Amino acid sequence: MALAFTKMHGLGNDFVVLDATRAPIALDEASARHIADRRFGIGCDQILIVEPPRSAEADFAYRILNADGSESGQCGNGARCFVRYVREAGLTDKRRIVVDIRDGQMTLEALDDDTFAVALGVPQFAPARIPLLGFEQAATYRLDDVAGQSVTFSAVSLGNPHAVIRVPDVATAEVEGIGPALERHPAFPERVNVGFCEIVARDHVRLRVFERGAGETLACGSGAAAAVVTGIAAGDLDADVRVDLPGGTARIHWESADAPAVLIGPAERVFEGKLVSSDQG
Ligand SMILES: N[C@@H](CCC[C@H](N)C(=O)O)C(=O)O
Repeated sequence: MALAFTKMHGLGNDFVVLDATRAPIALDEASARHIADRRFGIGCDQILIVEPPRSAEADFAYRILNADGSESGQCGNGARCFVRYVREAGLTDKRRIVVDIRDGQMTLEALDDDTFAVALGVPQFAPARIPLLGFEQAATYRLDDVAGQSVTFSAVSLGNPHAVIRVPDVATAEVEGIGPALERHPAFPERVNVGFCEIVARDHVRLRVFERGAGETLACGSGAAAAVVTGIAAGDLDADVRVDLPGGTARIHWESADAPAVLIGPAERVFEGKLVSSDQG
């Protein structure tokens, strides 16, 4: 049977959005990989599934599958696309919506200037939410066997796990070498998203992210929040920060340790279609 979809992106982090509000959509890992395949399928970094709410307080449930078919608990750029999608598909006219995510709830908002705000949740520093084997909670961690070198990083969960490495220049960061090696390092039993962050000023960073299950993407919203909250926690950044990613600019606001990190940025609908092929490539 043909599968109707909408293609969207947030700063070039691209998504196939599926509407499962009327009938459930069951995707196994192989089907998800087929949809995400840029040659044999539609092509995307993540698949976003819009589902009916699981709790009384929520408007919808939001599920995220990476291009490799694995499930994640968070996707910030996807959450902005989620708001645009449900409003433009006529599923709600609310500007502020609450969504059930895998491990909790999140509030999303359509702003007046056609951007979207996502309250990603209160950052949980490792190892509170990220199993980081062999370490106590600390500001930074060091592993000596990542692609043949020592790597120092901060770690935080925004509903999904992130390691953030400070670099002097994102343009020359070893994203393709260190990214996959740290993503799959045995210290991270659930794997990890790896950010490479250059601090430009107290209110401005540059960032590249090697995403768990997707590789380097043009932008990662939860990764932007991870880079900023670890920078604020280290005393190097202010509460409002501009984050320049390869696909464009997002903003992160984080006021205090018990407040959610808020991501603000655009979301675009690109095209709609029907996937007719069940060929798994
Ligand atoms: N692109 C995302 C994050 C998507 C999930 C991530 N790869 C993971 O496995 O946790 C974002 O914008 O936050």
